[in-house]
Amino acid sequence: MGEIGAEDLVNWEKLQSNGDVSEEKILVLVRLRPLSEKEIARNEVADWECINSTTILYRNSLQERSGLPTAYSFDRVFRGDSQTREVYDEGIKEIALSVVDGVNSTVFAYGQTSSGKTYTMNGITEYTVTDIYEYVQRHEERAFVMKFSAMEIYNEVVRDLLSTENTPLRMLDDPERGTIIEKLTEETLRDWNHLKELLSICEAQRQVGETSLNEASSRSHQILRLTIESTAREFIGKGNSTTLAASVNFVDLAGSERASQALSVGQRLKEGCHINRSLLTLSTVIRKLSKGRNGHINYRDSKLTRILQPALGGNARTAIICTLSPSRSHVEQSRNTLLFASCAKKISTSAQVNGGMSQKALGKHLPKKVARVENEFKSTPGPPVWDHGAFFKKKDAPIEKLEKEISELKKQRDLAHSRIDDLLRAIETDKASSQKDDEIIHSESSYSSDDISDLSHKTEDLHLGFGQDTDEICKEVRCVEMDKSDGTNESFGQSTSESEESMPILSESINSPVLEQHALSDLRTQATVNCNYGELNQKIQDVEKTIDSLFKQNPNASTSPRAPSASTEASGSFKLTRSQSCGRANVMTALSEFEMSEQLQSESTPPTALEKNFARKQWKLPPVIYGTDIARLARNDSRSSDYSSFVDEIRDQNYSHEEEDIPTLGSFVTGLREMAKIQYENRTGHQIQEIEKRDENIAGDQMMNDWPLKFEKLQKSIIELWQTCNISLIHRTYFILLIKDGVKDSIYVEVEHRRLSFLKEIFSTGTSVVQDGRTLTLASSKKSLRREREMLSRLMYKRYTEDERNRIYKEWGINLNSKQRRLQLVHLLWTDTEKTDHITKSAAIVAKLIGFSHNGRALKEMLGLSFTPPRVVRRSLITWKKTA
Ligand SMILES: Nc1ncnc2c1ncn2[C@@H]1O[C@H](COP(=O)(O)OP(=O)(O)OP(=O)(O)O)[C@@H](O)[C@H]1O
Repeated sequence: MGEIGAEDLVNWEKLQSNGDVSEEKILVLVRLRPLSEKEIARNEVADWECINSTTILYRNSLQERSGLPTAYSFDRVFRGDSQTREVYDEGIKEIALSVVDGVNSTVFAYGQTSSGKTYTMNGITEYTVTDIYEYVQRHEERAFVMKFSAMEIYNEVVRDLLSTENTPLRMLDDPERGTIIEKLTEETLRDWNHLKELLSICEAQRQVGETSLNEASSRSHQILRLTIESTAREFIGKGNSTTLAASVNFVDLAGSERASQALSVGQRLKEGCHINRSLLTLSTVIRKLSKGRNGHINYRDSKLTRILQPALGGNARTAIICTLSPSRSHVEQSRNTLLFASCAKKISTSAQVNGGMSQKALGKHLPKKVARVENEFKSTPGPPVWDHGAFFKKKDAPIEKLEKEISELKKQRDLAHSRIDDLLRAIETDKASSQKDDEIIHSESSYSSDDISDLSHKTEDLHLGFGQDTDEICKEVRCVEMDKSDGTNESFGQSTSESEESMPILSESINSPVLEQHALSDLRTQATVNCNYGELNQKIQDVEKTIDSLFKQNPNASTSPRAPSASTEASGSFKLTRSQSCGRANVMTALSEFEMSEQLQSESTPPTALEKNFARKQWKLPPVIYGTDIARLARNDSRSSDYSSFVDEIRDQNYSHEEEDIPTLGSFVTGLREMAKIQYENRTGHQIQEIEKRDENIAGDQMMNDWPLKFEKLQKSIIELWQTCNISLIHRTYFILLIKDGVKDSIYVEVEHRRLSFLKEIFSTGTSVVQDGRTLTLASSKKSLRREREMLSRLMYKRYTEDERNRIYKEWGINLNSKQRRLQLVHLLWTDTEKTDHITKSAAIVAKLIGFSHNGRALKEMLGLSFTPPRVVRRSLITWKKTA
């Protein structure tokens, strides 16, 4: 037992040379064990060799051809014949004994089963405790209290190793102390012998199983914790005493080998899965931390990492001893251990003194701190008078920012929840209706094959997202493999581009101030890519914790939730960015927000706060009509051969759409379906119920009675809005000719109505809206419509004979001798929104001009214009009714 000099102990001042916290890398040691008797008996060969104090080499000649590295370097490597004392003295001691100076420390042993973890940790624990006792004896000027606790994580259940009760312990989050184990026994130590007694209790209690590799294999993760508090005796009872308090953890991990290699069956295999869950998470955490502390670290994914969070990149000094078997037969596991060690080597922790300071340290530290504060005051411009308002405003800023983050994250979580509900409900409805379909002669097929596959993809994504966890926990813990399985517990949103697309971006974010946009956009991206409930909740909790700590720093700050600041309300132009995957969800969510009233009589609803804000914001709309040509549609849409041939048919018609720049039917259909789909996807559970209720009613008399009136009202309104918003005549024509069946197409009718109401509002406030990359204003929409009319007028010669033209001119009251008769005609089309006859004739002329000949329902079905979930419907006779 060596004498401890002051120089041996880690002095906290050394850690604090640059302030209150010191960053240092995790200490990583590798220890080879000698070949065991059994291995020797099996004529196993030792392939690993420590060629110096820091490098270990793989000596197998076959290896040279494999291309894998043969040499690995660490802080220190120990040969098979080295003693545990050496391992302790040459690295571990300094870290472990930091605890007496109020600095947390943790020592891990990591390695495959039978590599020597327990053998090493037993020795390390004993040497540390002995040294601590010696230190205590030699420092009578301080009063020490030592407490000991011990726990085991077995099959992801935490057990108290000092208690004979086998009840699982709960883990709680304490804002000050982090994760704590509820009801964990903490014994105050009387002396060294008392500790020895407790250690032997732990050893007896620890789950020990038998695998083919190690007859006394530790099947659990064991954490022994020694907490030391010390106070200078001269200050005790004088009110100005400072107490140092810190813990040292000795962590003996379960074997990191794959369950199959240990020939585990039954209970052992189950253990393997759970052991690997903790180890897998530990590996993921280590790997992520090794790349820097950016982004989310999934500490909460396992009990082990949750408990050891401070030791992994937090407030602790940490050492990891990686133990290796030298045997050739274990080379794969040994390599994995070394890869884990390599990752760990890159991690830094930020240790700091807990509780108080030693007198010596206090003497050094105070003048520095005073000087720093003085400098801060000197460098702060402004009046010498203390500005409380400014001070608290400055203090409040980060709190407000974090609160916004919380609210943003909560919304994302709720939205994700609602989306899952929506999808599941849609699938249920789909299933139920499919069963009924066979019995109903004229029932309508509702989902296009596209929609069904879309939904089932999403369902798979969901299952993948949530089921992944179960699969992942059984994977072998391998640092290298982590790169592939990085998606552990990641959201279904990440699984496919499909689901990325479907992840709605929060429209609420439009209320956020411009200054917050960068942060919010990061959050938004994170949420889209990484979002799952666990992570969102974790993030929320993390941010809440940070707020708590900020409040602690600033006790005067109000703890009540803050109302949005005036600046938030008055935020200037907010441009929703449109990524390839999220753009339309972005827009449609905004539309959903706009339609605060689900009822169709939205025009009579008082404007919402959001609506009132239109004037200050710039909006985007999805590509409703423009931009997609038939060829592109055919390329992108693999729905059915019927559909493709139909597209070809349209394309092959005599009329050249490209030539006249006519928005194609394909683009119309795509836009409409896209909007309807998003609209449906964005409905909340309540809204779905409404639809379902309505769907049920469709089959009954009530619906037959109610819907025509509603439909008529909507129809009238849409026609007026088309005119008000200068909507393309071609769009109006396609819509009115295709969307005839009011019941079946209700969603399209509703979507169109809302879109137009939205546009009207936008235009009336002089605001612009971005649609398909183009900025739309009232003026630009007028201009587009004028151009379209000119284009249509040119087509009059092509589509009609002279006789036909003259007949039309007469019918529309145009003097046959007047100039620009064609232009006169097209300027009359679709203008009288009150007269159905006018509308019908206008649609007929435009259809002829653009070469659109339709055959009603068959055409719609070919186009897949059936969006709403399968329903039992009677064939409806409702069509666009006369409004005059
Ligand atoms: N450095 C060493 N020198 C001599 N013997 C060793 C050494 N390391 C381990 N051993 C022996 O190897 C055997 C396995 O060691 P140990 O139980 O510590 O492995 P382990 O890694 O803790 O295994 P498990 O994960 O299964 O608990 C024990 O009999 C132990 O005495």
